[in-house]
Amino acid sequence: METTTMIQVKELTRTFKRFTLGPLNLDVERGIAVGVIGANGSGKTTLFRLIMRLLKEDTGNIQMFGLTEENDEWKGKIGFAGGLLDAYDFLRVEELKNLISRWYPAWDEDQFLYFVNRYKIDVFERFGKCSKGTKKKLEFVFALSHNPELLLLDEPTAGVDLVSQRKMKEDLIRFMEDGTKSILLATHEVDEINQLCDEIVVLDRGRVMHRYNKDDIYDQWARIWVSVVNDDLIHHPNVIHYETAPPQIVTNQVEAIQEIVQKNEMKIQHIQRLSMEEVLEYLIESN
Ligand SMILES: Nc1ncnc2c1ncn2[C@@H]1O[C@H](COP(=O)(O)OP(=O)(O)OP(=O)(O)O)[C@@H](O)[C@H]1O
Repeated sequence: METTTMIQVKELTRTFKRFTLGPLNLDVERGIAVGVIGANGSGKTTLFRLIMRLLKEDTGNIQMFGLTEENDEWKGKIGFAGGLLDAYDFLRVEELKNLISRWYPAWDEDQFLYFVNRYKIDVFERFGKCSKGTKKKLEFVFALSHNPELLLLDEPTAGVDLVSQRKMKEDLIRFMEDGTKSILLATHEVDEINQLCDEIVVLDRGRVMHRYNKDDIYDQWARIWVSVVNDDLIHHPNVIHYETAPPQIVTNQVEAIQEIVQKNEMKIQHIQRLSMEEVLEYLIESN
């Protein structure tokens, strides 16, 4: 039977002179799209490079598709877009395609041609001469053109024009459609979280601080105006933020707050669900 865990990261650490990633644990299950968010420098790219074995960990381990460490079949099952092609600046896009397609037994030439047409990419241009956005689109196209089971995308739409961004999101939704594939996506884009991700992992200073199901965020995160903000609310673990004038709190667990309010014989004046943008700001800022 096919394994249900695509990526299993255990107690991973990697230290640079001025930054330590981990110890970090992270699972990505089959059929799930996981968004990784975090402030600049929180370790997203470092994590992706460790998963791709472009960097060596100091401690811990990473298991891909349930395979043993010696078995490198996982490489063919992953589509990676993370700024790796710059070493090939001297090649024309078509030459680069010829090279990359040889790495992947499941390369799909028709798919590639469909994508270069869809994203209006000139295959005779030298990779080094392509614009920043075109390079991003090309990495994305290469990643998708060999029928991967898992996409590892590091800010795939950064610098990409709006029309192409929309198309990339459509292509990713289509990629996830049959329920057997997964995505790990580092992003600063709220729309990508909203439209693509099932779960959100928040990185801060190299560690996973939170992991949320997106639907739980929609259900449970709210701003609540109350009759008074007392100590029970101020110190409550589910209160993320409070203000006293007018009295209001932001929570990640509406029911817990309703209980406290009832117990203290206070009143809820109004409840307003937060937008995903507000939630992500709180998640990144609160660390
Ligand atoms: N090869 C390296 N040598 C030394 N420090 C490094 C190296 N690679 C990354 N770092 C440091 O690791 C930290 C995390 O960087 P990383 O690029 O992983 O963050 P990020 O979350 O992807 O940031 P951004 O959102 O800006 O892309 C930074 O402080 C960076 O300077």
